Amino acid sequence: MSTPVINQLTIIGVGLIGGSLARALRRANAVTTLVGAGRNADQLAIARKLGVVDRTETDLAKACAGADVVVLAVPLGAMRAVLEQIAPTLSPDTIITDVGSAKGSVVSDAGQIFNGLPARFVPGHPIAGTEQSGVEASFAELFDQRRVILTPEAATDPAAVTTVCQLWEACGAQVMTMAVAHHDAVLAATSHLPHVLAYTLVDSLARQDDSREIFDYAAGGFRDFTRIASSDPQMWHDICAANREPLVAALQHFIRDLEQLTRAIEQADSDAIKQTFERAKQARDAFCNK
Ligand SMILES: NC(=O)C1=CN([C@@H]2O[C@H](COP(=O)(O)OP(=O)(O)OC[C@H]3O[C@@H](n4cnc5c(N)ncnc54)[C@H](O)[C@@H]3O)[C@@H](O)[C@H]2O)C=CC1
Ligand SMILES: O=C(O)C(=O)Cc1ccc(O)cc1
Repeated sequence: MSTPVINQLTIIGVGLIGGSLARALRRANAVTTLVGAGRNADQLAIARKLGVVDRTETDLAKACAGADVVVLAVPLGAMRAVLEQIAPTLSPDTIITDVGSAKGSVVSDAGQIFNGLPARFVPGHPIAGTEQSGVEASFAELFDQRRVILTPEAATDPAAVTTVCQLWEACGAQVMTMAVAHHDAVLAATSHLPHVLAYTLVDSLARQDDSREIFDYAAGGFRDFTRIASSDPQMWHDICAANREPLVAALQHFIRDLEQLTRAIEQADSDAIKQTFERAKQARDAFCNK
Protein backbone atom coordinates (compact mmCIF):
# COMPACT_ATOMS: atom_id res chain seq x y z
CA MET A 1 0.00 0.00 0.00
CA SER A 2 1.19 3.56 -0.64
CA THR A 3 2.22 5.84 2.21
CA PRO A 4 -0.44 8.41 3.08
CA VAL A 5 0.49 11.89 4.14
CA ILE A 6 -1.49 12.63 7.26
CA ASN A 7 -1.75 16.29 8.13
CA GLN A 8 -1.97 15.93 11.93
CA LEU A 9 -1.51 12.77 13.97
CA THR A 10 -1.85 12.92 17.75
CA ILE A 11 -0.23 10.30 19.96
CA ILE A 12 -1.58 10.08 23.51
CA GLY A 13 1.15 8.45 25.63
CA VAL A 14 4.57 9.19 24.12
CA GLY A 15 6.43 6.30 25.76
CA LEU A 16 8.25 3.31 24.24
CA ILE A 17 5.52 2.47 21.73
CA GLY A 18 4.06 5.95 21.13
CA GLY A 19 7.58 7.40 20.80
CA SER A 20 8.75 4.62 18.46
CA LEU A 21 5.64 5.10 16.33
CA ALA A 22 6.32 8.85 16.11
CA ARG A 23 9.94 8.24 15.14
CA ALA A 24 8.99 5.63 12.50
CA LEU A 25 6.31 7.88 10.99
CA ARG A 26 8.81 10.73 10.81
CA ARG A 27 11.38 8.45 9.15
CA ALA A 28 8.72 7.65 6.51
CA ASN A 29 7.65 11.31 6.08
CA ALA A 30 4.10 10.07 6.58
CA VAL A 31 2.84 12.88 8.83
CA THR A 32 3.10 16.67 8.57
CA THR A 33 2.53 17.48 12.27
CA LEU A 34 3.04 15.02 15.12
CA VAL A 35 1.38 16.06 18.36
CA GLY A 36 2.37 14.29 21.58
CA ALA A 37 -0.02 14.25 24.52
CA GLY A 38 -0.01 12.85 28.02
CA ARG A 39 -0.25 13.76 31.64
CA ASN A 40 3.45 13.94 32.46
CA ALA A 41 4.73 17.35 31.32
CA ASP A 42 8.37 16.42 32.05
CA GLN A 43 8.18 13.31 29.84
CA LEU A 44 6.51 15.34 27.08
CA ALA A 45 9.28 17.97 27.29
CA ILE A 46 11.84 15.17 26.76
CA ALA A 47 9.86 13.92 23.73
CA ARG A 48 9.93 17.43 22.24
CA LYS A 49 13.62 17.90 23.02
CA LEU A 50 14.45 14.57 21.36
CA GLY A 51 12.52 15.74 18.27
CA VAL A 52 10.12 12.79 18.56
CA VAL A 53 7.07 15.08 18.26
CA ASP A 54 6.56 18.62 16.97
CA ARG A 55 4.23 19.88 19.67
CA THR A 56 2.96 18.65 23.04
CA GLU A 57 -0.19 19.10 25.09
CA THR A 58 -1.28 17.94 28.54
CA ASP A 59 -4.90 18.79 27.71
CA LEU A 60 -5.92 15.68 25.76
CA ALA A 61 -9.01 17.24 24.16
CA LYS A 62 -6.86 20.14 22.87
CA ALA A 63 -4.28 17.67 21.57
CA CYS A 64 -6.95 15.91 19.49
CA ALA A 65 -8.44 19.08 17.99
CA GLY A 66 -7.74 19.08 14.25
CA ALA A 67 -6.21 15.58 14.29
CA ASP A 68 -6.82 13.28 11.32
CA VAL A 69 -5.69 10.32 13.39
CA VAL A 70 -5.44 9.84 17.16
CA VAL A 71 -3.32 6.96 18.51
CA LEU A 72 -3.88 5.79 22.09
CA ALA A 73 -0.52 4.51 23.37
CA VAL A 74 -1.13 4.53 27.13
CA PRO A 75 -1.17 1.49 29.47
CA LEU A 76 -4.38 -0.55 29.21
CA GLY A 77 -5.53 0.63 32.64
CA ALA A 78 -5.46 4.24 31.44
CA MET A 79 -7.36 3.70 28.15
CA ARG A 80 -10.81 4.26 29.65
CA ALA A 81 -9.88 7.55 31.38
CA VAL A 82 -8.22 8.81 28.19
CA LEU A 83 -11.25 7.90 26.06
CA GLU A 84 -13.51 9.71 28.56
CA GLN A 85 -11.40 12.84 28.24
CA ILE A 86 -11.35 12.94 24.44
CA ALA A 87 -14.81 11.57 23.56
CA PRO A 88 -16.92 14.72 24.18
CA THR A 89 -14.98 16.91 21.72
CA LEU A 90 -13.57 14.41 19.22
CA SER A 91 -14.57 15.11 15.60
CA PRO A 92 -16.54 12.23 14.00
CA ASP A 93 -14.08 12.48 11.08
CA THR A 94 -11.07 11.66 13.28
CA ILE A 95 -9.76 8.10 13.00
CA ILE A 96 -8.90 6.58 16.40
CA THR A 97 -6.64 3.61 16.90
CA ASP A 98 -4.73 2.12 19.85
CA VAL A 99 -1.71 -0.09 20.53
CA GLY A 100 -2.94 -1.97 23.61
CA SER A 101 -1.63 -5.50 24.20
CA ALA A 102 -5.16 -6.88 24.69
CA LYS A 103 -8.08 -5.84 22.53
CA GLY A 104 -11.30 -6.94 24.27
CA SER A 105 -10.99 -4.42 27.11
CA VAL A 106 -10.27 -1.46 24.81
CA VAL A 107 -13.16 -2.35 22.49
CA SER A 108 -15.47 -2.68 25.48
CA ASP A 109 -14.27 0.63 27.05
CA ALA A 110 -14.65 2.51 23.76
CA GLY A 111 -18.06 0.94 23.09
CA GLN A 112 -19.34 2.09 26.50
CA ILE A 113 -17.90 5.60 26.32
CA PHE A 114 -19.01 6.32 22.74
CA ASN A 115 -22.31 4.47 23.12
CA GLY A 116 -21.27 1.86 20.57
CA LEU A 117 -17.85 1.40 19.00
CA PRO A 118 -17.36 4.29 16.54
CA ALA A 119 -16.98 3.24 12.89
CA ARG A 120 -13.69 5.12 12.77
CA PHE A 121 -12.18 3.28 15.76
CA VAL A 122 -9.65 0.72 14.52
CA PRO A 123 -8.25 -1.37 17.41
CA GLY A 124 -4.61 -2.34 16.88
CA HIS A 125 -1.62 -4.05 18.47
CA PRO A 126 2.00 -3.97 17.27
CA ILE A 127 3.63 -7.29 18.15
CA ALA A 128 6.91 -5.55 18.85
CA GLY A 129 8.42 -4.05 21.93
CA THR A 130 11.12 -4.39 24.53
CA GLU A 131 11.34 -4.72 28.30
CA GLN A 132 12.02 -0.98 28.54
CA SER A 133 9.61 1.92 28.94
CA GLY A 134 9.50 5.62 28.24
CA VAL A 135 10.30 7.85 25.29
CA GLU A 136 14.07 7.63 25.84
CA ALA A 137 13.89 3.92 25.01
CA SER A 138 11.94 4.52 21.77
CA PHE A 139 13.48 3.94 18.34
CA ALA A 140 12.31 4.24 14.73
CA GLU A 141 13.21 0.66 13.72
CA LEU A 142 11.09 -1.05 16.38
CA PHE A 143 8.34 -2.08 13.96
CA ASP A 144 10.54 -3.04 10.97
CA GLN A 145 9.38 -6.44 9.66
CA ARG A 146 7.27 -6.95 12.76
CA ARG A 147 3.59 -7.78 12.76
CA VAL A 148 0.75 -5.46 13.66
CA ILE A 149 -2.67 -6.99 14.31
CA LEU A 150 -5.80 -4.90 13.67
CA THR A 151 -9.11 -6.15 15.07
CA PRO A 152 -11.81 -4.18 13.20
CA GLU A 153 -15.49 -5.02 13.78
CA ALA A 154 -18.00 -5.61 10.96
CA ALA A 155 -19.16 -1.99 11.28
CA THR A 156 -15.66 -0.47 11.21
CA ASP A 157 -15.17 1.98 8.32
CA PRO A 158 -12.96 0.20 5.71
CA ALA A 159 -11.35 3.52 4.77
CA ALA A 160 -10.25 4.00 8.39
CA VAL A 161 -8.82 0.46 8.43
CA THR A 162 -6.91 1.22 5.21
CA THR A 163 -5.42 4.44 6.65
CA VAL A 164 -4.27 2.73 9.87
CA CYS A 165 -2.88 -0.16 7.83
CA GLN A 166 -0.93 2.26 5.59
CA LEU A 167 0.48 4.07 8.62
CA TRP A 168 1.86 0.85 10.12
CA GLU A 169 3.21 -0.27 6.75
CA ALA A 170 4.99 3.09 6.47
CA CYS A 171 6.62 2.15 9.81
CA GLY A 172 7.97 -1.05 8.24
CA ALA A 173 5.38 -3.42 9.73
CA GLN A 174 3.32 -6.21 8.21
CA VAL A 175 -0.35 -5.74 9.03
CA MET A 176 -2.94 -8.45 9.49
CA THR A 177 -6.49 -8.50 10.80
CA MET A 178 -8.04 -10.84 13.36
CA ALA A 179 -11.16 -11.14 15.50
CA VAL A 180 -10.82 -9.58 18.97
CA ALA A 181 -11.39 -12.84 20.91
CA HIS A 182 -8.94 -14.74 18.71
CA HIS A 183 -6.30 -12.02 19.20
CA ASP A 184 -6.72 -12.12 22.97
CA ALA A 185 -6.47 -15.94 23.15
CA VAL A 186 -3.40 -16.08 20.88
CA LEU A 187 -1.59 -13.26 22.70
CA ALA A 188 -2.46 -14.74 26.10
CA ALA A 189 -0.59 -17.89 25.07
CA THR A 190 2.36 -16.37 23.18
CA SER A 191 3.05 -13.15 25.07
CA HIS A 192 1.12 -12.77 28.30
CA LEU A 193 1.84 -16.31 29.59
CA PRO A 194 5.64 -16.06 28.99
CA HIS A 195 5.75 -12.71 30.79
CA VAL A 196 3.88 -14.16 33.79
CA LEU A 197 6.21 -17.18 33.81
CA ALA A 198 9.34 -15.01 33.69
CA TYR A 199 8.10 -12.76 36.50
CA THR A 200 7.14 -15.80 38.62
CA LEU A 201 10.44 -17.60 38.06
CA VAL A 202 12.54 -14.60 39.08
CA ASP A 203 10.30 -13.77 42.05
CA SER A 204 10.22 -17.38 43.23
CA LEU A 205 14.03 -17.73 43.07
CA ALA A 206 14.64 -14.31 44.62
CA ARG A 207 12.37 -15.11 47.56
CA GLN A 208 14.09 -18.46 48.17
CA ASP A 209 17.52 -16.90 48.22
CA ASP A 210 17.91 -13.84 50.44
CA SER A 211 21.60 -13.56 49.62
CA ARG A 212 20.80 -13.52 45.86
CA GLU A 213 23.51 -16.20 45.54
CA ILE A 214 21.48 -17.98 42.85
CA PHE A 215 21.82 -14.97 40.56
CA ASP A 216 25.61 -14.97 40.95
CA TYR A 217 25.73 -18.41 39.35
CA ALA A 218 23.05 -17.88 36.70
CA ALA A 219 24.23 -18.53 33.14
CA GLY A 220 23.12 -17.03 29.82
CA GLY A 221 20.03 -19.20 29.70
CA PHE A 222 18.68 -17.57 32.83
CA ARG A 223 19.28 -14.11 31.37
CA ASP A 224 17.60 -15.10 28.06
CA PHE A 225 14.61 -16.63 29.79
CA THR A 226 14.07 -13.78 32.23
CA ARG A 227 14.78 -10.62 30.21
CA ILE A 228 11.08 -9.83 30.02
CA ALA A 229 10.77 -9.92 33.84
CA SER A 230 12.41 -6.46 33.69
CA SER A 231 9.28 -5.13 31.91
CA ASP A 232 7.13 -2.46 33.54
CA PRO A 233 5.09 -4.06 36.40
CA GLN A 234 2.19 -1.59 36.08
CA MET A 235 1.85 -2.23 32.34
CA TRP A 236 1.87 -6.00 32.89
CA HIS A 237 -0.58 -5.76 35.76
CA ASP A 238 -2.90 -3.93 33.38
CA ILE A 239 -2.46 -6.59 30.67
CA CYS A 240 -3.23 -9.42 33.13
CA ALA A 241 -6.31 -7.53 34.39
CA ALA A 242 -7.52 -6.76 30.86
CA ASN A 243 -7.05 -10.28 29.49
CA ARG A 244 -7.93 -12.29 32.61
CA GLU A 245 -9.97 -15.15 31.18
CA PRO A 246 -7.77 -16.14 28.21
CA LEU A 247 -4.67 -15.75 30.39
CA VAL A 248 -6.04 -17.95 33.17
CA ALA A 249 -6.97 -20.59 30.55
CA ALA A 250 -3.41 -20.47 29.12
CA LEU A 251 -1.92 -20.69 32.63
CA GLN A 252 -4.09 -23.68 33.56
CA HIS A 253 -3.12 -25.48 30.37
CA PHE A 254 0.55 -24.77 31.05
CA ILE A 255 0.32 -25.85 34.71
CA ARG A 256 -1.18 -29.21 33.60
CA ASP A 257 1.74 -29.76 31.21
CA LEU A 258 4.29 -28.70 33.83
CA GLU A 259 2.76 -31.08 36.37
CA GLN A 260 3.00 -33.88 33.80
CA LEU A 261 6.68 -33.13 33.22
CA THR A 262 7.28 -32.88 36.98
CA ARG A 263 5.83 -36.39 37.37
CA ALA A 264 8.00 -37.68 34.52
CA ILE A 265 11.14 -36.26 36.21
CA GLU A 266 10.05 -37.61 39.60
CA GLN A 267 9.52 -41.07 38.14
CA ALA A 268 12.71 -40.90 36.04
CA ASP A 269 10.56 -41.48 32.95
CA SER A 270 13.33 -40.77 30.43
CA ASP A 271 11.13 -41.39 27.39
CA ALA A 272 8.51 -38.85 28.47
CA ILE A 273 11.17 -36.26 29.36
CA LYS A 274 13.04 -36.68 26.06
CA GLN A 275 9.82 -36.64 24.03
CA THR A 276 8.82 -33.33 25.60
CA PHE A 277 12.23 -31.75 24.98
CA GLU A 278 12.41 -33.15 21.39
CA ARG A 279 8.96 -31.76 20.52
CA ALA A 280 9.85 -28.39 22.04
CA LYS A 281 13.21 -28.20 20.24
CA GLN A 282 11.63 -29.03 16.90
CA ALA A 283 8.86 -26.47 17.41
CA ARG A 284 11.27 -23.70 18.48
CA ASP A 285 13.83 -24.42 15.73
CA ALA A 286 11.02 -24.30 13.14
CA PHE A 287 9.71 -21.01 14.61
CA CYS A 288 13.19 -19.44 14.63
CA ASN A 289 13.94 -20.53 11.05
CA LYS A 290 10.65 -19.19 9.71
N1 LIG B 1 6.10 -2.21 25.90
C1 LIG B 1 5.89 -3.01 24.90
O1 LIG B 1 6.79 -3.78 24.54
C2 LIG B 1 4.57 -3.00 24.20
C3 LIG B 1 3.49 -2.31 24.72
N2 LIG B 1 2.29 -2.30 24.06
C4 LIG B 1 1.17 -1.52 24.61
O2 LIG B 1 1.47 -0.17 24.36
C5 LIG B 1 0.93 0.66 25.38
C6 LIG B 1 2.02 1.58 25.89
O3 LIG B 1 3.09 0.83 26.38
P1 LIG B 1 4.57 1.45 26.50
O4 LIG B 1 4.81 2.41 25.41
O5 LIG B 1 5.48 0.31 26.70
O6 LIG B 1 4.45 2.25 27.87
P2 LIG B 1 5.30 3.50 28.39
O7 LIG B 1 5.19 3.48 29.86
O8 LIG B 1 6.64 3.53 27.76
O9 LIG B 1 4.45 4.73 27.82
C7 LIG B 1 3.15 5.02 28.27
C8 LIG B 1 2.92 6.52 28.19
O10 LIG B 1 1.57 6.79 28.57
C9 LIG B 1 1.53 7.90 29.45
N3 LIG B 1 0.35 7.77 30.31
C10 LIG B 1 0.12 6.86 31.27
N4 LIG B 1 -1.10 7.05 31.82
C11 LIG B 1 -1.66 8.09 31.18
C12 LIG B 1 -2.89 8.78 31.30
N5 LIG B 1 -3.83 8.40 32.20
N6 LIG B 1 -3.14 9.82 30.49
C13 LIG B 1 -2.22 10.21 29.57
N7 LIG B 1 -1.01 9.60 29.40
C14 LIG B 1 -0.74 8.56 30.21
C15 LIG B 1 2.84 7.80 30.22
O11 LIG B 1 3.21 9.07 30.76
C16 LIG B 1 3.79 7.32 29.14
O12 LIG B 1 4.36 8.40 28.42
C17 LIG B 1 0.34 -0.27 26.41
O13 LIG B 1 -1.07 -0.31 26.24
C18 LIG B 1 0.94 -1.63 26.10
O14 LIG B 1 0.07 -2.68 26.44
C19 LIG B 1 2.13 -2.92 22.85
C20 LIG B 1 3.16 -3.59 22.27
C21 LIG B 1 4.46 -3.70 22.92
O1 LIG C 1 10.11 -7.52 25.14
C1 LIG C 1 9.57 -8.39 24.44
O2 LIG C 1 10.21 -9.30 23.90
C2 LIG C 1 8.12 -8.35 24.21
O3 LIG C 1 7.48 -9.37 24.14
C3 LIG C 1 7.55 -7.01 24.03
C4 LIG C 1 6.08 -6.94 23.90
C5 LIG C 1 5.33 -6.59 25.00
C6 LIG C 1 3.97 -6.45 24.90
C7 LIG C 1 3.34 -6.68 23.69
O4 LIG C 1 2.03 -6.54 23.60
C8 LIG C 1 4.07 -7.03 22.57
C9 LIG C 1 5.45 -7.15 22.67
